[in-house]
Amino acid sequence: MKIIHVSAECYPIAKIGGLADVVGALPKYQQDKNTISEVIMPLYDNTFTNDNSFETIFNSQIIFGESTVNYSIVKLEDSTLQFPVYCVNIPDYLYKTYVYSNDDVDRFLLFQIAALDWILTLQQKPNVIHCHDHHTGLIPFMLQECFKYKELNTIPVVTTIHNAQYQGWFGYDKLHLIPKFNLDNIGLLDWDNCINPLATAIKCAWRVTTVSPTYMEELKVEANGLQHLLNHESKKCVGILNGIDTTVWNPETDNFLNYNYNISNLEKGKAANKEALCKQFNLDYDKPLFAFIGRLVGEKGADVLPFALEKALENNDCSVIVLGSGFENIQNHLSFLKSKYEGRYNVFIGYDEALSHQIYASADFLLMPSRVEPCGLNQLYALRYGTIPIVRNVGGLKDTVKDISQLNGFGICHNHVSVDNIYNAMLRGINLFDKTTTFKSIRKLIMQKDHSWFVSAKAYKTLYKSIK
Ligand SMILES: Nc1ncnc2c1ncn2[C@@H]1O[C@H](COP(=O)(O)OP(=O)(O)O[C@H]2O[C@H](CO)[C@@H](O)[C@H](O)[C@H]2O)[C@@H](O)[C@H]1O
Repeated sequence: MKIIHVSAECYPIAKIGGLADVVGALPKYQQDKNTISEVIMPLYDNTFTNDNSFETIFNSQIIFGESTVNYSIVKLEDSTLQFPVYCVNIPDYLYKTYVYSNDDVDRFLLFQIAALDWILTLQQKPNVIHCHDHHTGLIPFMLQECFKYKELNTIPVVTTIHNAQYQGWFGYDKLHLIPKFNLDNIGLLDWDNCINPLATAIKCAWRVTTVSPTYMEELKVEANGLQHLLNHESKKCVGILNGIDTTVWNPETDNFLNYNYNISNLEKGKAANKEALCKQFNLDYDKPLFAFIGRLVGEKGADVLPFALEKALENNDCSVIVLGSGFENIQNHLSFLKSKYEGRYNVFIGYDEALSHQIYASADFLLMPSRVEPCGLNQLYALRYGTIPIVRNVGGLKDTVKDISQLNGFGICHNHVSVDNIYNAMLRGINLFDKTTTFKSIRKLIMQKDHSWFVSAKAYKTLYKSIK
């Protein structure tokens, strides 16, 4: 079986968030003697691209409205990723900005057309095309409806929704950019009087998946306007929980860490990492260390976070470290707290892969007060690094974290994204930190949780086979 994943991000080539982690890992775990799993993604101008070699394997052009756009398909020469990666190089569109920008409609339309034009020329066609998020949402439609892809319309196409908040909406003024199709079927593109790539994918994909079972159920109630559509298409929808790449995320071998550790020297390892991080960020090592890593947006509860942190720092002995970027007002609020709680609080505004690993290894607790969380990978990385997750009961967080009040519980769960709820959850954390024996035994327990990709990769394979 040959699978081609089509995605805007793939770790380590280009990563903005969790989408990259998934597309950078799932194909690796899908490979076996009967399966080849590949990725096609855009080529962006970034450090990875500049530091690596790519072989040009295909050149062509796309008639795009009034313009003719040249592009090439290049193949990553380095094989350490353990799966083939092809990139669409469109210098004037995709390459010029790193991942997302304000002309994404044109950029990702061209990406999708180029990917399909190239697939059309392949001798060994894929048995499944697996699309990720709205940037690739028109592929299921184009395969089914566009005249030039008729030869591909028997290839099953799966769409995975990593985040239904973003749908890629655009107006009918760009309709002419989509390759020719029977206009009687224009309704497949439409949702609420505009072209909605995510809605189109839900209508046209052979199967639709989300990244956790609970998120799939939540989407049927609230999906930023697509809930009725998801209910209507529910027979082809399924939630498959994400895994994590346990070779990249392994405290025993992680090159980003100051001190590598495993279950047998967990306390020593966490202490050494915490000490180094606290020194670097001027934090009190002796206090329980709470961390937040992620996009500073409402979806992640980041608007409420500074207020809850302030309450916790004001009333309790604790240390806090935040890593993220997003809305300016949230960034400013988080930065403002620095001078107020110097020596116990710090924030790094920006994106830093190495620092994220160091924080997972150093923190005692990881905060995820998300309003929406399709799966969430941070809590899974936290578990693997012996850091206790404090999460809101939502989406994939609900599927992966069990509260300490329950039998074999190992995390702290709260129900609302409110200052008091987050604050109370942090108090429970401080209380747990003081019960040293229980705290240590939970750390040991969580490090042994298996969230590797094996189970989920198998679930995707079963899904592909069911639609062949
Ligand atoms: N400032 C920063 N510096 C360094 N690293 C940072 C960072 N901000 C975030 N990260 C990293 O980005 C990733 C975030 O992954 P998540 O899955 O938690 O969220 P995201 O919303 O991006 O993904 C969406 O897709 C994924 C994948 O399906 C779903 O799990 C999730 O629920 C959904 O919202 C993690 O690897 C995290 O460490």
